Amino acid sequence: MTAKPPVVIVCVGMAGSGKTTFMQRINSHLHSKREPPYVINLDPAVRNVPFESNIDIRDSLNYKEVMREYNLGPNGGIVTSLNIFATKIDQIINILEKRTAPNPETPKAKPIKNIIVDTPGQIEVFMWSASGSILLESLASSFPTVVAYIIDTPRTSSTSTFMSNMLYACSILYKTKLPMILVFNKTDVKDADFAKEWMTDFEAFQAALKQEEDGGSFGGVDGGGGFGGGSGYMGSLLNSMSLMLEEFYRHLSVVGVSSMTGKGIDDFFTAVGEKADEFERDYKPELEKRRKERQEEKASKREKDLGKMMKDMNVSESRNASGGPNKAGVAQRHHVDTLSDLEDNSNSESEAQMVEPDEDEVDEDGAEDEAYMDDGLTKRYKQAIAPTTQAASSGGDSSEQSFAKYLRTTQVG
Ligand SMILES: Nc1nc2c(ncn2[C@@H]2O[C@H](COP(=O)(O)OP(=O)(O)OP(=O)(O)O)[C@@H](O)[C@H]2O)c(=O)[nH]1
Ligand SMILES: [Mg+2]
Repeated sequence: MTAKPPVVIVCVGMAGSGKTTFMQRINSHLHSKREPPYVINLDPAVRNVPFESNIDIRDSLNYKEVMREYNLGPNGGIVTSLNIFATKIDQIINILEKRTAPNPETPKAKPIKNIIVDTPGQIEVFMWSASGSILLESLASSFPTVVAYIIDTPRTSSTSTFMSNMLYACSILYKTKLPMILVFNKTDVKDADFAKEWMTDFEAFQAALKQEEDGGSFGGVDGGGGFGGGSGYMGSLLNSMSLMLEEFYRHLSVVGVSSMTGKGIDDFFTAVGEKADEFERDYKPELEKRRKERQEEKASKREKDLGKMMKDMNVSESRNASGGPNKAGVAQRHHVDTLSDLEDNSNSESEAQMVEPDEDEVDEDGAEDEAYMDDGLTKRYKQAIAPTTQAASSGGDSSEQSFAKYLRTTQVG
């Protein structure tokens, strides 16, 4: 039976919600079960991480140098570091596939079951940047991928900050289209039962809302920056949002954990197992379909570009192999200046077909017949403009270190 691919767990959440501490907790939990995960740190700005990373963006990019080099602020530095890092996503996926594939030399060795990923505190920088999407989509196209949305429970206990957090999580679910687990963290400080109740029982949410309004604490005393004074308008807005989110809640798993004490971590991994199955069942077919559509789109665009290029290159008829008019009675004429460089290094005798057009070859009405190509030329054009399927690997078995060195040398001077 082939080993199941490792599940990627991407930890996202507002600044200070406890992503890194949670990573440390799940890392030590998996080590204690003798199933060490593969660890990736994508936060270039973190000073030190309390776990050993297999791939750490800071090994390849010096965030402060990137800021200086491109004259950026802190967030700009993070986005640019992620963008540079994302340009090598092929190598990263290669390394992950190599490292997590079962090793035939050591059949007894337990295959890696989880890849855990820490992300920058500025969640919008990761979630809404091109590089964040590239990294997530590439991971999801190679492995079952689950988003762990970490919530600072003590700071989410007012109805308005709870609602802001839920709306943000909803937007991430919509954006990533990946299975999501809401991780109410820091339950050693504040239990998460209130949140689960608000998500499953609309009346309970309404009662909390009313209580806050009556108590004049509407908008949250937890410093969550609520909506200001109790107002009927805001109350009804929160009500309708809560109703609207009911459908969204149904797609989520919700766990309460303490990254400090380790309470709730088993529930988290149970949820990861459920979401990984859901990924294979519901998300993967959808991903494949979207990828196929994108490839078809790209292929048809390439065809169009090909046709346009031919026209732009003023392709004219060329002699067909026998020198006379081809079967369709139309002499084919392919003379394209810029193909010469392609021709220089190709030694096929079909080059002979690309010759200067003779006068008499122009068909009767002298009109430039619709240029079409023998398949030799078509193939060569296709090669010329086809995307490289694989970014140049950094040579040989690029381990994490040589990958980091390679990235350093090829990116920021
Ligand atoms: N009591 C308690 N504190 C926690 C818990 N998890 C994290 N913290 C504290 O919350 C603060 C932020 O934790 P981090 O893990 O750095 O949070 P983060 O989301 O990685 O922060 P950024 O990367 O800066 O966004 C730290 O002081 C942690 O000690 C928890 O489960 N319980
Ligand atoms: Mg962190």
